[in-house]
Amino acid sequence: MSSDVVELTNISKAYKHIYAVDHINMKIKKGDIYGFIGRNGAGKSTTLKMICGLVSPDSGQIKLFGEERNRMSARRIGSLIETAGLYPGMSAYDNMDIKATAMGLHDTQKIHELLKLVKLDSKSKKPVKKFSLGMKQRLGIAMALLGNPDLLILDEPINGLDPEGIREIREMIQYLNETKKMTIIISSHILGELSKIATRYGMIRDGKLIEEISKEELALKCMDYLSMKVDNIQKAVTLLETKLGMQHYQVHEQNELWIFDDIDSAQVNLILAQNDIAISSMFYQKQDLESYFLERIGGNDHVEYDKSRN
Ligand SMILES: Nc1ncnc2c1ncn2[C@@H]1O[C@H](COP(=O)(O)OP(=O)(O)OP(=O)(O)O)[C@@H](O)[C@H]1O
Repeated sequence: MSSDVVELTNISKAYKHIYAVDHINMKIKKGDIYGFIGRNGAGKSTTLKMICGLVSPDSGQIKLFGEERNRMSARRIGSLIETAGLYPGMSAYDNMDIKATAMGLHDTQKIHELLKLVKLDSKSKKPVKKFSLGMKQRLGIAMALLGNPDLLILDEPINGLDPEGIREIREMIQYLNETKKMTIIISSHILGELSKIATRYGMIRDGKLIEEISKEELALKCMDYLSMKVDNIQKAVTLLETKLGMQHYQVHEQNELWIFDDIDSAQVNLILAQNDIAISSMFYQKQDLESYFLERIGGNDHVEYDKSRN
């Protein structure tokens, strides 16, 4: 059976002949925390709404849990997209109770458990209109969790939150993923925060999915390394292994060697020259997460990246 929780094939949606989502193919695997990254207006919400069934695609195919999207598979999704649709005059518990009743659930214990999970007091009579933004977001997440979803979709859940509020949401996402084995899609333009929790990323720009990449692949791409081109790659590798203890490296086409070990380039130069190996180029390659993302999603307007949090 497929391990894909979501599979989008050639999905498109246009408004007034302009593509909000332009023929995208996307796969989200069981257990992923899928960081969906793009600038404002890139098409994140529209894509997520199509997965949830809130917007119908113009074309393409949506598979959920290995089968064509249907009422049963859609019920396995919990989502918080845009606002949570809260009743401002009512308490957290009453808001949960109304949604639970609408879903045909009659489990007061579950409501207490979920409110505890999101660190809200289920006995409090405080109306939601007096909640902070972080409290409202946490309540929205608790409501999304009411049906015990296998897939949780959160659209910009940390937008506008302070660092403490962001940390609480992050810890909750990690708990649900690790303990409850929930697959989670989280869209954001706050790159540094996403990079702390995402296990895979999808980058969207002008409605097109530019790239999907795993955390491990990204880490490799963003590693610093010494790149060089030599005329005898086999001999160079043997020498650098034996003389300088080189262990972490990759050999690429056209006699190109990438060294990830912390090795002094002057030493490399000396040893290769002493052994008659010609070096045609040598430089340090450095690409940080921020530039990697920004190169793909475009520009840096509306995209936050706080390096101190990395
Ligand atoms: N109901 C709609 N009617 C008309 N245009 C729409 C509608 N929904 C989205 N769009 C347009 O589609 C494009 C993608 O919007 P979408 O909300 O999916 O982007 P986004 O990446 O989620 O950005 P944001 O973070 O600003 O919500 C935008 O140009 C937007 O104006």
